[in-house]
Amino acid sequence: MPSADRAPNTDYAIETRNVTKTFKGFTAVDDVSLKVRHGTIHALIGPNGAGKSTMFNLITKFLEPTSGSIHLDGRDITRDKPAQIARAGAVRSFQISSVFPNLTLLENIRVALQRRMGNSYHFWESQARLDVLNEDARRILAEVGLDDSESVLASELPYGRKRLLELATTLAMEPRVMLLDEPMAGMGTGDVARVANIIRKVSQGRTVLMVEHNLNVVADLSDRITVLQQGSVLAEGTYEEVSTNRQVRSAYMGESDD
Ligand SMILES: Nc1ncnc2c1ncn2[C@@H]1O[C@H](COP(=O)(O)OP(=O)(O)OP(=O)(O)O)[C@@H](O)[C@H]1O
Repeated sequence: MPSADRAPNTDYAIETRNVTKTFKGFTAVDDVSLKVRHGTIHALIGPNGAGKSTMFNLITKFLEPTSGSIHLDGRDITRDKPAQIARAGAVRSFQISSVFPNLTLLENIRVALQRRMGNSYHFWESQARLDVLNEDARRILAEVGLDDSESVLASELPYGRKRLLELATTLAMEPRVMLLDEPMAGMGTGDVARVANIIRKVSQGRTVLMVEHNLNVVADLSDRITVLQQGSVLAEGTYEEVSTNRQVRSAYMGESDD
């Protein structure tokens, strides 16, 4: 029997309990207990080297913790593989590109939809079945505002729209939990605003955990923010709370206590 404090806690879509990750004796993540509530947008921020990427890779199962445990909807996923948590509804997007440059946008989404169904492409699929995919694919392209370009090759998209296509392939997996790795990396101001609006829209009814350097985006989108510093949690709260926290200001924003 699990003890009461180890019992599944289904208030949280994602929960890490005392997670530590060391690399050859160097502690990149140190005893982090992170709780991401269902239906919220939660951001992980912190200065360079704070352990954000390591934490994100632990949660998305690209790394295994040295100690501690990781839970998805209260279920222990510490030893799961990335594909297992994706099937359980937690899908990672961005930075690891899931876009095929030589396919059209519609074809890219169709591939993602077939992946969700556990199929690879079969040329003998009935036309009716593929038409169903087209309908779903068009709906998903419309969600991210790419429905005007369904016949365009992915390689021909400008950068910001390519990121939207990545988001669309993630949506095709019908995620309950979206794990976004620096969604605004490398984007100009116009694209940032557009992608932020779309993330807000598609987050409805879902949980989002994102690592993001752009603090305006973090302020704009996040319900809750965890600030990491040197592998540990320095502060947690709303943007208002963490941005006025003296320790955060001195550690993260490079300001003195004065
Ligand atoms: N595979 C690894 N082997 C050794 N050290 C690592 C490894 N991965 C990360 N680290 C170290 O762990 C620390 C945390 O790195 P991490 O990339 O998680 O930080 P971060 O907050 O994402 O930083 P940034 O904002 O610069 O991306 C750093 O000091 C980094 O050098």
